[in-house]
This record gives sequence, C-alpha cells and structure tokens, in this order.
Amino acid sequence: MAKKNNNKPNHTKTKFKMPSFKLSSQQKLIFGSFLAILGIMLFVAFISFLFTGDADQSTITQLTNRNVKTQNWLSKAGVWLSNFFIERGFGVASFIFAGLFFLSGIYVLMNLSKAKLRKHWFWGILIVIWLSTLFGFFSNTFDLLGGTIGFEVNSYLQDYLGKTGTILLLLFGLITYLAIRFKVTFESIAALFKSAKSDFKEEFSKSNEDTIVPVDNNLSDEAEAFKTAFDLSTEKEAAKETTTISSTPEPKVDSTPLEVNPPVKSVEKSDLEMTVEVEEESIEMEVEEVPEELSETDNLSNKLVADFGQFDPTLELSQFKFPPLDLLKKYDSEGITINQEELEENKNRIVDTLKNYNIGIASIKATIGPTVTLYEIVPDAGIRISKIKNLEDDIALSLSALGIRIIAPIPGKGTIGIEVPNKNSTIVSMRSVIASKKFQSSDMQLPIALGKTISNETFVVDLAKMPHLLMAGATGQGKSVGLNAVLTSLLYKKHPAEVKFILVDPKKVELTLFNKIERHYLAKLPDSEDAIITDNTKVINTLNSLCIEMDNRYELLKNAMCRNIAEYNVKFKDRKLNPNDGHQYLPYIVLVVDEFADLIMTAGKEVETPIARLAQLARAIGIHLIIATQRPSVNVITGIIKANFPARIAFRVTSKIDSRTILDGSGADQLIGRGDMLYTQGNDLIRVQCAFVDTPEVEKITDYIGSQKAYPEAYMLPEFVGEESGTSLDIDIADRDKLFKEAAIVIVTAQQGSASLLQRKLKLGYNRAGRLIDQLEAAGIVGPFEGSKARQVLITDLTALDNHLENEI
Ligand SMILES: Nc1ncnc2c1ncn2[C@@H]1O[C@H](COP(=O)(O)OP(=O)(O)OP(=O)(O)O)[C@@H](O)[C@H]1O
Repeated sequence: MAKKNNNKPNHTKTKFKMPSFKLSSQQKLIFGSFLAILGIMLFVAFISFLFTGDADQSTITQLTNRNVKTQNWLSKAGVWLSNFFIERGFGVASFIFAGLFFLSGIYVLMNLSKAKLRKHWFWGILIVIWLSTLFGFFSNTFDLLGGTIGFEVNSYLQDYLGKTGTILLLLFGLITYLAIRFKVTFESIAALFKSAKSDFKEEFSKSNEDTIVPVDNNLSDEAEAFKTAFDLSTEKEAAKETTTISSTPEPKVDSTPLEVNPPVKSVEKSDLEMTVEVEEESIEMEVEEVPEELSETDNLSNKLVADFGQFDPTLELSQFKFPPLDLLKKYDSEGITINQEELEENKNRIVDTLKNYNIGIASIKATIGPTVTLYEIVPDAGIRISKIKNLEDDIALSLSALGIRIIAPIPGKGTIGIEVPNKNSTIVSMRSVIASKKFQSSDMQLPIALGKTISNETFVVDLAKMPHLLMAGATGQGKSVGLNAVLTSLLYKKHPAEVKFILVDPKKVELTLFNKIERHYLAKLPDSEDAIITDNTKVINTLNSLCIEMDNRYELLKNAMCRNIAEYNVKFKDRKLNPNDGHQYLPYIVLVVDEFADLIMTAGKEVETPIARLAQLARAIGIHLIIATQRPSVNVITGIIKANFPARIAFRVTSKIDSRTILDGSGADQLIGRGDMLYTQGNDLIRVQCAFVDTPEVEKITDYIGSQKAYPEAYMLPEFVGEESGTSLDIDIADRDKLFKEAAIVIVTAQQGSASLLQRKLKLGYNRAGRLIDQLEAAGIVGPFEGSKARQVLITDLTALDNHLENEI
C-alpha cells in the first residue's frame, strides 16, 4: 500500500496535463453520431471488401475517375478505406477499428467516461498490432489476413528472432495482455486447472465457493467474465504456490486503488513497467472523476444547480404580477412651481431681520422643495452661529410663517440653512416616488420610497439597513400615510416569497385593507383567525412567537455558517443547504405596530421585553420592526427601545419635549404637518416630504394583489404557548410527543440540548423539535433556555435516562 501511495503523485502530475475538450450537447450529438456512423461505414466497407476485394483490385489506382465502377457496397469510398486499413494496414484485424470508432461515437453521445474510452483505444490498438503480426506470420505475401504492416513486422522480427522467436514473442505478448487486462495470475491459472480436475472427478464442494477471493470492483466487464472462470481457487492453495514467472505482476494487491479486501499476500517487486501501466489507468480515472478542488457539498450543489438551476423562491407564485403604476393616483398640484415673488419676499425679510440684529450676509441661495424652501446663507466673517440660531423665533415672526427651522450650520456645507414653508405646498405622490429611477433601479434588500427631500430628490432608504424604524407624530400629521407608503413601497418591489408582514393595529381600522393580501404577504400565529392583530394579548403571543422564529433562524444561520439572512438565502438558492436538514428560503419579516403607546399602556413590560429583544438581535436574520406612536413620551419610547431604534421618523409633534424624545433634539415641533417629516438614521436630520398614498389607492393595490393566486395560507409563525395556557413546564406526561423517548436518547447521547439536533436526527420541523425540547425541559432532561447557547443536558448517560424515565411513572 505504501508503495502505491508513493507512486501516485508522480503519475498524477503527468496525467494532469491531459487536454480536456468540453463539447456542448449539440456538438456531442454531431461528433458522436459522426464517429458511430464512421464505425458502421468501416464495418460495411470491410465486410464488402472480403467479397468484392478481388474484383475491385484493379480500380484502386483509378478511384478519382468518376466513371470507374466498383463492387464495394460503399463504392469508391469503401474500396479506398478497405485498401487503406486492410491491405496496406493491419489486415482483418482492422475490423477492430470499425468497432472502436462506433464505440467512441456511443461514448460521446452518452457522455460516458473518456478515461474508459482511452483505455479501449489503447488496448484495441495493441490487439490490432498483435493480431496483424500473428496473422502476418501465416501469410507469405501481402495477404489480407495480416495486411502490409503484419507482414512487414513479421519479416522484421523473423530476421532477428527467427520463426520460433517470433512465436514466443507473440505468446509473451498474449500472456502480458491477459495478466494486465484481466488480472490473470499464475495462481488463477493453476486454480483453473485444479477446478477442472475437480470437476472431472465430480468432487466439487461448496467450500470452494466460500473461499473465492473477491479481487476487485474495478474490473471491466470482460475482465469480470474472465475472472469468474478463474476465481475458483482456495486461498490456502494460492498462498502455497509462490510464483516463479518474473513477468507476472501481482495486480490483486498493488495495482487496484479501490480494492475492498486485499489478499494477505505480500507485495513482490514485480515487473515495474506493468505496475506503472496499471497505476496509470487508475489515476486516469481519478483525474476524470474528481473535478478540481471543490468540496463534496460544492460538488453536489454545483451539480444540482447545473441540473435544476438556482432555487427560485418565487416559483410557487411564478405567475404573480406586481401591481402596475396605474393603480396610483396622479395629482394636479404635483411638480414644483416657482413663485418668484414669494422667493424674493422671503429673501428680503430674512435679510432685513438679520440686519436688525447686525448680522450681515455675504450670500444667499434658495433650494425649492415640495413643501419647504431652503435658504442657505453665508454670514459675514466674524458672526457667531449661535447668534443666528437664537433668532429662530424672530425670523419666524417676521416671515409670519409656521414651521421655520434653522440649521446652523448645514453639516458638510459651511452655510446656515433657514427652511421656510412654501405658501402653496405640492403633494408628493406615491406614484412619482415609486416610478423614480432611484427606487426602480435600487438593489436594496428592502427599499422604501419615503418621499422627496428638500432638494426635490426622491428619498429611498433600505429598511434592512436601518434596521428598525421608530415613527412618531401627533395625531393627524401623516403617520398612517407614512406607514402605508412604507408598505406600498415593499409591495411594489418585493415578491410575496421574499417578504412577510405582521401587522398590529390596535386602532382596528388603519391597516384592515391589508387583510386582502393575507395569503400573499402576511404572517400570523397558527391558531389565530385574523392575520391583522388588533387584540393586545395576541400581540404578546405574536411577539414571543417572533422571538422563537428569531432563535430558529439563528440556529439555521449557525448551521449554514452564514452571518446574515442575505448570505443564507444566496447559499440556499445555490442549493448548498439541504432542505432535509430543516433549511428553507427565509423571507424577510416586517413587523408593523401602528399604535405603540396603546400597547405599552395595556401590556407594559410584556411587550417591551420581546420588542427590545427583537430590536437588539433580529437585524441579521431579517426581522425588522416599524413602530409608530402618537405619544412619543418617555414612558412609551423607553431608553431601551430608543437605544435599539437608530432610524427614526418624526412627523409634527406638539412640544419640544416630544421632539427631543423622538429625535434627541428639537425640530419635529417646527414641522408643518401633512407629511412633513424629519428622518434620522443616527446622525443628520433630513427633512423629507412624505409620499402621499390615499386609502383608495391602497385598496386598489391590495385588491390587485388579492385577486391573484395565493399561497394556501398565511406564513405561519412558530407556535407560542402563552402563560395563560400553562408554561412549558406543565406538560402532561400523557401529552408527550410520540418521539419523546427517541428525542431524549438523541439529546443524552449527544449531550447537547438543541432543537436543531433533533430536527436533523429525527427529521422534524422546527415546531415539533421545539415542542420536544420543551417537553424534555419539563421532564428535567434538559435545562432551561439559554439564549443562543444550546441547553444544558441534565442526564449524563442512557442508563441514567432509563432510570429517570422509570421513576417518573
Ligand atoms: N404626505 C402627505 N401629503 C399630503 N397630505 C398628507 C400627507 N400625510 C398626511 N396627509 C394629510 O393628513 C391627514 C392625516 O394623515 P394621517 O391619517 O396619516 O395621520 P395620522 O398621523 O395617522 O393620524 P392618527 O394618528 O390620528 O391616525 C391625511 O388625511 C392627509 O390629508
């Protein structure tokens, strides 16, 4: 064995240089059928030549003459081919070429192993040479039997070896061929004789069969047939007979890499050339069948992708049509109209007010937005910024306008901004932002077209990057419209397979329209009837269920060695994750709570804890929260919630305190309402006019989606057993899962209390595996839940488990 290993690398090196031609399917069909037909033509021509060869003899020199008639069934081509192969070539042994060409065609057509085909050609050509030499021995002149080559080789050999020498050389060639090709050994020949003798004496006993040595799984079919005839020996007898023929290698032992039961015999330093030859063969196979350096899973997934293409999560609803733009309304007041007078007036007032306080202005520039115009001023040198900032109210008074905001300085610009509302604000329609290039061509994971900025640019953000959004604003300032804009954006961009919504609507009326798309886009608890949650107790269950979903997803990501949902889904699409191990395409889940204050007031900590947990951990696994509230007071938006919601939207609020709660600064109290909002993702405040989407528009969109083919049911969240229905520790022994014992054995044997282990070993879904873990916890077999770590196993071995379970009853 050691010898074999030593030899291998050298041969592999030389073999790697083999050129490999990759043909397309069409090319294979063409090339393969050409070879097969060429084989048939050769065969027909040769057969015909045997009968018509003499008659066509005279035509050979005149084949280019069209008028010359030939007898061969393939006419002149047949005459020429037969003359070339049989007469001038190898004689009747040339029939083997016909076979080889035909075989090559079949191999190419059926895409069989090229290594095997090379082997057939190698041995085929050797046989042709050997046969033609053998036949040439018996022919005196250029005879059909051996052809010119057979005759010439013979006369050459006979000049040096004489007739006897030539015959012996041919015999040696035959022995060598049999030994290498059919793994014939001296022992097997001896055994053949012995068995023949035994046969003769009718003493053949069953014991002989038992001792047949299985030589090799790697033999070719012909070799297999040959082997059965020879392999009737007993191991004992074979061992006794030590070989004296130096040319016979021991192929059983050292030539076959895939050997299952190597015989006990020691390896002899037999004919080196032969060892090399045989090893070359086996290495060829390896080179063919182990493509480059891909791992086993890559290999399999590449094959799956090649066979079936990438996994397409949208396949089940492949006919799904995204809502068309026409469903959204166009507004007359759209498009900014510059009122030059208003601009001039405002500019003068700003300049005058500042002059009253001795603040000179070097330059002023206006940027007109849909609802607000930004005047950027560069004050004279030496003016303190804080001085201008303090004049906010005075400027507002002089402009007699609501919603003036001073940004001093504008980050990154070196100017001071004064935002003044336009007298006639324009509506930013949902249609205009959805139709914008920025939204349409965005490659964000969860793109949301929120509206337009002060410089009239479409403002698109990625919810996946936020990763959670807090929305606040006094009543009637545009929160519900904002939420609808968020949901509409996602409906226009994401397939039902890619995103699911959990809608919590304590106001009971705001989100009801989305009921129509329940089986497309909504997720709900298994036992609940309505997908849109209006009952506060159900919210608690849903949030806890979402936490279970989060844990399950983390487990999946961990097993798949992915850092986030995007990587995981790419891997799943590439078929690198096996659905039998519980893997599945994971849609994003967006939880929308329309009135968070109401929830906190009624459920308090029970809601806050899971929300905070989700907000802290859920970003990587594709669960995103959007929470809206009318009352951005500190007891609603607590520190822990604020800390985990870096992205915030503030519509107009009534007090500076509220503004500070939501934005950590003032500003929201100076907005003008009706969708005027400030957006922050941790640092800068961006003033945006929220896109307006009316209820009839949302209705049209949900109708359009709802009328299409849907999934059989809404996306099911994991079951959560709430407090009121008993904790998991109260599980009755009689209610245990049928697989409880098996699960206990798996967990105790592996000493690892994880649901995913049960999923894998017992081939279960998440829910059932999760329930089993709960039951195991109730039975005292595993410890309590420990976050992302596996639970502790409290039973050390199977005997202890048996005792434990017996004592229970
Ligand atoms: N982006 C917008 N563009 C133009 N008008 C808007 C916009 N957003 C809201 N409005 C106007 O403000 C009204 C109230 O908006 P909305 O219902 O969203 O308020 P809300 O903050 O959800 O109030 P509540 O908290 O009472 O539900 C809308 O009917 C609409 O007329």
